[in-house]
Amino acid sequence: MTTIAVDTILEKMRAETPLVQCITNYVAMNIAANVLLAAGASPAMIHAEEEAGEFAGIVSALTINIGTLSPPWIAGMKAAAAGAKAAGTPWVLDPVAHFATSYRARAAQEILDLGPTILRGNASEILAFSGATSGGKGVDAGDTVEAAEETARALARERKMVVAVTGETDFVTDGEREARIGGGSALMPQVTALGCALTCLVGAFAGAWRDDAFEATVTALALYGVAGKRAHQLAQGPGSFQVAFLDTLAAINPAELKAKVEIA
Ligand SMILES: Nc1ncnc2c1ncn2[C@@H]1O[C@H](COP(=O)(O)OP(=O)(O)OP(=O)(O)O)[C@@H](O)[C@H]1O
Ligand SMILES: Cc1ncsc1CCO
Ligand SMILES: [Mg+2]
Repeated sequence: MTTIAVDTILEKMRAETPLVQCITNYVAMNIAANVLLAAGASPAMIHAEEEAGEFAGIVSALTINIGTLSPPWIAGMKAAAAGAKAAGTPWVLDPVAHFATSYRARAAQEILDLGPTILRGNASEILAFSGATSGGKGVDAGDTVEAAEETARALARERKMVVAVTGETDFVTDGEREARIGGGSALMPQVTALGCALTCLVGAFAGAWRDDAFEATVTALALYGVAGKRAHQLAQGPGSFQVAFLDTLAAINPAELKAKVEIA
């Protein structure tokens, strides 16, 4: 494992306050915007086909999440991905439950074929790209991160992108480098859309740390891991966890992130 300067990368992200275009689902919109604001980025939820491509030309990063799909959303996603590509802007794909229906699978495949910089999903979502039957139950993971590692490596190599598999211990690879990030809380999968919000946060770091999407992704996961662990100590259950998590994301400074990060 190479040493990653997570403190410097967090500092750069906060100094830039990157504008992130988040095309995310109805469930995630509010929590994702709040996660970005708390962490130090600037969210904009802009998805209509008529403007998504143009807007993608002026943002620091774009994130696309297929959680609550319908045809107009897919058109907006494709327009935005094309806009990001034309502008050389990094973009992240979150293929929520893409294995669940053929409509969703086709949409995820078509957007994946547009060449995201980073793919971020839970273990079942990443594993399902291998063609293996995943244990996912709708949007919730039913597989271990470990089970999806080989698929993540293969995808990263074939498509020259960074792949992040999240869960109890996250796994990130660009096909050559690999990192495992601990921390977090068992309460996190009990709060809806924290993974979707993480996808937007990965975008924020990728937008601010342009030269190395692998390092940017690891830093986003590191911040989530440290904040989740600290928020767990303050929470009484999923409801108070969400509040504590936002407060903690805002409170963590670069030195604390560096001191507490669990990277292997
Ligand atoms: N069992 C766990 N223990 C500790 N941390 C966890 C656990 N599960 C998830 N996390 C944390 O939550 C983050 C989001 O991961 P997760 O895989 O749950 O996303 P997701 O399934 O896409 O979520 P959603 O679909 O609800 O948005 C992880 O990066 C990790 O920090
Ligand atoms: C619950 C839910 N349903 C579609 S997207 C979403 C948010 C978590 O992925
Ligand atoms: Mg998800």
